[in-house]
Amino acid sequence: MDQTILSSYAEAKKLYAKHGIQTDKVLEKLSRIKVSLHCWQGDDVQGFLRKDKALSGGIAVTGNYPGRAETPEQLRQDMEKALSLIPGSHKVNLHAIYADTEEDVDLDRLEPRHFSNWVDWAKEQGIGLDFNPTLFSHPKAEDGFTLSHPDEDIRQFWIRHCRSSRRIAEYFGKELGQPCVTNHWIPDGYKDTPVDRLSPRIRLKESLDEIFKDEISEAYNIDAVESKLFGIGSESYVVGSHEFYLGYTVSRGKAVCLDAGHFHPTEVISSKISSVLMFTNRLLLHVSRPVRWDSDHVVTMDDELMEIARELVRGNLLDRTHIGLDFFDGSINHVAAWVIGTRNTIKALLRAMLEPVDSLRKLEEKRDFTSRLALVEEFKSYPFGAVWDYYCQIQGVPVREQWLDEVKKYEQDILLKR
Ligand SMILES: C[C@H](O)[C@H](O)[C@@H](O)C(=O)CO
Ligand SMILES: [Mn+2]
Repeated sequence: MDQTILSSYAEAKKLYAKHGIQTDKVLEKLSRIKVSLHCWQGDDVQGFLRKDKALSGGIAVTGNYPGRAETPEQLRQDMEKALSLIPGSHKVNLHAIYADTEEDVDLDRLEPRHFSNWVDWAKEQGIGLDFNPTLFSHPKAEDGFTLSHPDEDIRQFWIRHCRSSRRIAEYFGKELGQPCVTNHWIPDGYKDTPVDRLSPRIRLKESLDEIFKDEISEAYNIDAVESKLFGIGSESYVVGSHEFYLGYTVSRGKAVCLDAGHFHPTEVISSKISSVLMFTNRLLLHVSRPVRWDSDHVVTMDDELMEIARELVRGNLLDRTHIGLDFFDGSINHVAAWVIGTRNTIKALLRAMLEPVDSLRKLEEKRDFTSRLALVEEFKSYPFGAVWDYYCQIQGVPVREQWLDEVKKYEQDILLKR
């Protein structure tokens, strides 16, 4: 144990204790929070099935940083490296195109066995898996429509794919002893103003109802659906809008997925969390960072990340919220991107837990807005960094920027040799 870290922690502990915040208990609680690391940051959303197909669906990765994973083994190796630099025990989020198989299998024929290597690995790592059907980068998604397509054959293809995805998720849940969250993101939308907004939505609702008709226990699989305002090439209309999915999830008992980049530029998901969770049991977050648009930048310690964390902590909503990450930056080291985004997400939760929520709530109820503002602002410079360093130390991961040396070494030894 580093003595400087210990003594800084001891000082910080005293300061927080004056406000009734017990740092040891906070760290114990923090260690139980799982963040789901998205595999697609590791290879710029290429996947291993249909490597010939360019990324589609209105999302884009920019950058050509060397060393991205090309095989399932490499991707697992990179994720292991990232996980070894992040405190706590987390989950890995797979897309269907990351099937680990030599077979030439199309998406609608995927089965649990195509993911058995992932499950074996997850068992070795002691982590859970989440899942996503992939409704893009495929010839049957070429005109930008899938589950809401007017062509019945295309629609049925995607329905079969989503049904098989839920079976794969059930298998993950059973094998790993914790539920797999299956997120359905459907890119369907029009570049230009549609004549008929309603019909695709009716078809999407019918497709989803057909997909969810298979009963799967929530002990193994939890379904979520992700809304979006616009994408590249679907600027004027997206079938699965926020209103569409809010209505769908409330009426069907599913979870909404709120992606931080999927709303108007000044609209923030932090302000939606408390409303959504009043009418749904569970929530999935895609913690991301839009820069002017849904650009999927690596998550930084910005105001919105802090507000998301505060909402979850202050509302006691962590038990009902699944925290997933969703960014893909091809311009920096792929492993570092995971480490930066995940450490920031966990650190933001820690900062939120180190705020005097009860006192602040009382001040608000008493209408003492002056003290509320004063205390909130003063707490911004409380020594949360000393608590974070101590947490990293007791969790056995590098303290502060020491993790970067490990990533640089990994880059020299492994990534640049690919
Ligand atoms: C690859 C993911 O499924 C995708 O990022 C989706 O979650 C999304 O946010 C699309 O904009
Ligand atoms: Mn997303």
